[in-house]
Amino acid sequence: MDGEAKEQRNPAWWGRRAWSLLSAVRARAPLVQCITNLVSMDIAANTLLSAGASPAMVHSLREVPDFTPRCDAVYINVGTLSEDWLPSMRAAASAGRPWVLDPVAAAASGFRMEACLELLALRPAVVRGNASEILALAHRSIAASSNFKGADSSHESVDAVEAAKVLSLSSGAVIAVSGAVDFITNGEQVVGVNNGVAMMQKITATGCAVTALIAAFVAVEPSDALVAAACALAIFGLAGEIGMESSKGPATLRMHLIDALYCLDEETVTSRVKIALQS
Ligand SMILES: Nc1ncnc2c1ncn2[C@@H]1O[C@H](COP(=O)(O)OP(=O)(O)O)[C@@H](O)[C@H]1O
Ligand SMILES: Cc1ncsc1CCOP(=O)(O)O
Ligand SMILES: [Mg+2]
Repeated sequence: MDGEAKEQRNPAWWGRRAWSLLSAVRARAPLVQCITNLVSMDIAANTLLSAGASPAMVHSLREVPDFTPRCDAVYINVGTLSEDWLPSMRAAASAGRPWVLDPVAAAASGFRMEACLELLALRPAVVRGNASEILALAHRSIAASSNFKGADSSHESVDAVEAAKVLSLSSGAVIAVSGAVDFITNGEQVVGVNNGVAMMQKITATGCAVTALIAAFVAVEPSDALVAAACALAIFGLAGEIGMESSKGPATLRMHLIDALYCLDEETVTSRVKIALQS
């Protein structure tokens, strides 16, 4: 990116991009095939629907040749990985559609780490994980830290930014590290997203849901996965902020976040999305 283009990417530019991509999802209703974990299916499908996309949880290897080529994007999540599902994931990732990987608990086992690395070699457009997952993938290691928390992060997102840049350069994927600040990198630029509320960590599978949303945004902006991922994270975080205004805890936040996502309007998005180029 040259200096002039960088200059133009001010907060107002990002707000307009986020609104334009959400509007494109609403207008085009991209079909997103989801091969995702059993915990996340409901919230991921509802997140996609409330954003305007069409989710389809299609897992059978025998359906991939007919179904996947007709999808606008594919979302693959290893959260409840089993040997039965890995061939479907490989096939769907190889079907020529833009696709996004969520490496849930990448360090949980050698089997899971190997599966994540194998999938990474199939060129996802975006990998979105929490800081512990991105650090594990970048180091290709399941070495358990003393505070390993499985699907939850035991690191801050800022601690994984350098690892994310290295992983992006080695894999060719845009890497998104979620957390209090979401960081998205293509190995050179790093973009920070400051939307969201901490209570989102207390709802299971919010990470999975936002990765599904990233897939929908990649479907409408396949040529700029960095922008698509940053805007999806900001939109989801903003829905969390608005949802939190009427919530008492995780269960009501889950409901109000989905309602807020459905109701987002141009004024709210352009004035409240907080995305900035970090470097
Ligand atoms: N401390 C926080 N403050 C604001 N938003 C957060 C915070 N932690 C996580 N989020 C948001 O919650 C969503 C899920 O992120 P995260 O909890 O990191 O993923 P995972 O569920 O995969 O561990 C993301 O949209 C992220 O921006
Ligand atoms: C709890 C759990 N166990 C296996 S998958 C899963 C959901 C993880 O969701 P997220 O990565 O969004 O926290
Ligand atoms: Mg996760």
